Amino acid sequence: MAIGFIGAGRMAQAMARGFISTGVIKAQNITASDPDPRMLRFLKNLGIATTLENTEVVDRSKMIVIAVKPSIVSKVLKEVKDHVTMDKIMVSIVAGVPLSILEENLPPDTRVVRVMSNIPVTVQAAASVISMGAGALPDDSELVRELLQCIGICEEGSENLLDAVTGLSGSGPAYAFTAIESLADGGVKMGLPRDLAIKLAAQTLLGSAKMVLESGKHVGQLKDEVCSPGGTTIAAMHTLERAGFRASLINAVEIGTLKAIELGQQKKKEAIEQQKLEESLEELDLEQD
Ligand SMILES: NC(=O)C1=CN([C@@H]2O[C@H](COP(=O)(O)OP(=O)(O)OC[C@H]3O[C@@H](n4cnc5c(N)ncnc54)[C@H](O)[C@@H]3O)[C@@H](O)[C@H]2O)C=CC1
Ligand SMILES: O=C(O)[C@@H]1CCC=N1
Repeated sequence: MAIGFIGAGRMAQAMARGFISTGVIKAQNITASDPDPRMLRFLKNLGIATTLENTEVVDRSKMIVIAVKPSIVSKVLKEVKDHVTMDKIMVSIVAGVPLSILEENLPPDTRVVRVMSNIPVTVQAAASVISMGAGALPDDSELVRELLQCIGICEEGSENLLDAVTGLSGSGPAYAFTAIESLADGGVKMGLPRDLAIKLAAQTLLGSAKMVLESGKHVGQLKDEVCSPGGTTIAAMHTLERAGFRASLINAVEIGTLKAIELGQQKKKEAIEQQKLEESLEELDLEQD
């Protein structure tokens, strides 16, 4: 299947590389566009067709991934709208931008899928959740899920979950990287060489995450099994609890979610203002006629 990326930044590069390295899509079946030729260079080196024209991506692809920043998504969709036909699936990975806004900027009944994924697509370990637009066909859900499952896990859910997904797993890698860096800092403070400390911290998060996903045990039980009575871990856990470790993470997910909601509301406000502007221009035209 021919896939296209509009916007060739970090997420598009990571997804394209994931599709190619898992063999699910061949490089010659991928096209990517970006106004910045430097962003296209990486994809070109993978054997992907690149262009400065977003419309060319739509023309050449059956599934088009919109991978631009939220601020320009409406402008980009308007630009390609006339090239979007019923045989194409438009997949947005843009944070915060609701299906309603994506659909308003595309022809009626366009097959639209909204996705929230995360940067571990780079290593085929993404956490993605998809939500189907009104015009999407039942097979589209299966197709997009199958594709995303090649580069990590993928669940389907209703759209009202996606902002919380953004606050948790979309932004979550940044929290995890900071946790790894901080654990390593602790190791360095206590005398470990930096490279060993980073390796141990990263492997500790990886191994713990694997146990949560594979053991079937409750996370609280897994934590309890590390805490020996009167031991080192429970002493360290007490310090974390006193410092508000859990509350900090809960707050981070809450704030990330609220920011995604704010982005969506901003987009809806902009769409209403744009519609009002177009209506007043039409009235003005009629008066002049
Ligand atoms: N970075 C992340 O961890 C995640 C990002 N996302 C979402 O993915 C989307 C892309 O994010 P990143 O890849 O991080 O951003 P990025 O800034 O790395 O990539 C965006 C690309 O769009 C290009 N661009 C700008 N104007 C354009 C236009 N008119 N037409 C086509 N391309 C244009 C830019 O040159 C840039 O290469 C965003 O909407 C973000 O919310 C979602 C989940 C995780
Ligand atoms: O920070 C952001 O807005 C994007 C969405 C999720 C991760 N990065």
